[in-house]
Amino acid sequence: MTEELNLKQELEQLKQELAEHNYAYYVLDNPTVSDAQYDQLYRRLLEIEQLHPQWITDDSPSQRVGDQPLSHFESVRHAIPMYSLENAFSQQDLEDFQRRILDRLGTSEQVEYIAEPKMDGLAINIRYENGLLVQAATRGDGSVGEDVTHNIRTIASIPLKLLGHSWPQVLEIRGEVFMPKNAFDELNRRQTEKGDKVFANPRNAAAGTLRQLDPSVTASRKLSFYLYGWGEIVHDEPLAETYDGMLKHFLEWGLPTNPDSRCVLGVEGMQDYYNMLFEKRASMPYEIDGIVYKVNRLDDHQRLGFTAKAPRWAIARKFPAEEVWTRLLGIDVQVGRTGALTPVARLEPVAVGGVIVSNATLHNQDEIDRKDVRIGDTVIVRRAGDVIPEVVGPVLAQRPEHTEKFHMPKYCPECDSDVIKEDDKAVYRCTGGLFCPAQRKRALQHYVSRKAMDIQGLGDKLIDQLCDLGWVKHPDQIYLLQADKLAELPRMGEKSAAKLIESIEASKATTLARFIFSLGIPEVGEVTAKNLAQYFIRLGPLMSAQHEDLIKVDDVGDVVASHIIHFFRQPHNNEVIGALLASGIHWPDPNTQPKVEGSAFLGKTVVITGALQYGSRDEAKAKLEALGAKVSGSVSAKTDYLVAGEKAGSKLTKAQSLGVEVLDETQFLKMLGELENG
Ligand SMILES: NC(=O)c1ccc[n+]([C@@H]2O[C@H](COP(=O)([O-])OP(=O)(O)OC[C@H]3O[C@@H](n4cnc5c(N)ncnc54)[C@H](O)[C@@H]3O)[C@@H](O)[C@H]2O)c1
Ligand SMILES: [Zn+2]
Repeated sequence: MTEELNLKQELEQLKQELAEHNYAYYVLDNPTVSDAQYDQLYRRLLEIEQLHPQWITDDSPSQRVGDQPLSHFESVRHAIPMYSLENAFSQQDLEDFQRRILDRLGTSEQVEYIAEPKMDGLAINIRYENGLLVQAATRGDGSVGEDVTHNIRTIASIPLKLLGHSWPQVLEIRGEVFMPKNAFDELNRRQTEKGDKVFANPRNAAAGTLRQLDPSVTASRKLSFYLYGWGEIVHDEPLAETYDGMLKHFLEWGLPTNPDSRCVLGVEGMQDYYNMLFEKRASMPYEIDGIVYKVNRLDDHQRLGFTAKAPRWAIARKFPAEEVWTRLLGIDVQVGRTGALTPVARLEPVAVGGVIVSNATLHNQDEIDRKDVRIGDTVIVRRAGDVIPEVVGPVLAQRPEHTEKFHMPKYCPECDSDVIKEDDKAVYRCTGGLFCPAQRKRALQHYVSRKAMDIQGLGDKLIDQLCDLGWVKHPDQIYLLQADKLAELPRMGEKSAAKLIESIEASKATTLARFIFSLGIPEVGEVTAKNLAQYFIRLGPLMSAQHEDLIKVDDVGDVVASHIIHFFRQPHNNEVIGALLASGIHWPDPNTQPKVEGSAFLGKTVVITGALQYGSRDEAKAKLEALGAKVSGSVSAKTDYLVAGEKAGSKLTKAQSLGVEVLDETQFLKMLGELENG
């Protein structure tokens, strides 16, 4: 007995709760729970009412459609009530539906259905008298809706006058007004631009648009319409015997019917259509939340009739929700390979679009500010098709007290270095490039690359291995590697280990420009590194340079200067640099290089062409530049020397015709002082 009492209490509670949700959803266009939550409560209500039919009252949500419109529009009493639909969530629900139909019709023959996409918008009744559109009204509570004729007239696909001839004297058609996906994106883009509130989904946008007092606003927002039924029809004789046949008439009169409407046979046919449309869902130009199946024969409609709320000859098979609500438990900050910080929403796990989602990217601080999502909020999460899950926005009605706006951390969550915001972009970045674990692999790949420290034999795969083993965390640890340990690695013999150690050793002799470049300071490329080396001559002054010094350097603007300053301000970066120098990395010291003064190349313009035997052209170029030469790519009258390797072509011919002095490689090496004269 107490169990029954509890059940009765639960039912009363559900009725109350659902009534409140209906009001918020239908009247205010501002739901307080998600559809999935609503559907769950509603199913529980039906369950209890089925157990105790004597408890069903007229005011139960199971006996009513929508809600009383509260509005600035005139009320319209529908000539024939507008119903809702029964829902099916599984194949089993459809089998039950078919069984009930067969029982009622007293037959065991296959039933033919019309299957149609269930568009996600609002139901509208449009009345034509003698072929002219005279009135359009929303569904409202099913009996009384609101007059939205002025807005419906702005929808281009709805004829104001029917085409063809022999239309009924009175013809009411029913269908869905919806906002296509591209119109929705466009609308939200404009709303964002104007700083206005964005709409959570196309259904809300369609509802808000149709309830505009100013039809020019409605017209600017590109609503669409497909019909799926009819209301009052005054005509001498029946128009058709089937739903299908009715649609054909409507089409002839210029009314928009859904091109995806199909005839299917039995539960199997329903399932095939489901599979087909489910595949197609993401690529369709408008949102659908399921499929509606309707018995095709109209005399069967007569025999099956209606419940208090819905026809017995139709059912809506729902798709898994693409939009659900859940709690935002936290915002984690991830550091990417380039040091960029990305905020990621940590969510109470929730099923959306058929998968469980517990994380979703929030992109960046600007995005979080724009949406104003806060930790503790209930948020709307969307996952449409194969698109990655997205946090659409908060449900303000459910915001707890004392929430705070989110701010990016000041220090990197991985390495504690300073985080800077790049002025011109929405990007926040960790400045600990040499030390930060998140940036480790990329920093090492860059460090060893050909134009940086040029350590041959240390490829990406090997770097991955060394990092994963924890042998190398930052570049200075490359110089601690030992041949015998390396030799134990898979695909690495004693020989190649020894060779690797050799090239690591060899790379220690470098130039200041290469070293600066190898540090991987954001925005400091090869050319900027060279300019910095030429300007500062030594590393020390560069490391302590102020903004006003840095921007004197060619190619260095405010942004680059600020990256350089932040980089050298990080104690961790400096520790790594100290260790690198201690390991023996060196470059020619300008003070102990009298050669530069006396060099034949000082101040000369040199062009290099052809294949060199000893070292690459890049190396020759570096040597020349270290001696104060300018290395150019093309020969002109201003060229002082052409260094011609083997197979030199047009540049050699041109130099000869201009009388430019040509050096072969041996002569070149002698002038560099690398070969004994004579
Ligand atoms: N979140 C909330 O608080 C809240 C409150 C109330 C309702 N709801 C949602 O709304 C649903 C119930 O709303 P409803 O009564 O409008 O029913 P419904 O949306 O489940 O189905 C009926 C409606 O489907 C539409 N429809 C689209 N394509 C159709 C087609 N081809 N043929 C026939 N109809 C078609 C029509 O507008 C029709 O009125 C619930 O299941 C729930 O998801 C949510
Ligand atoms: Zn970091």
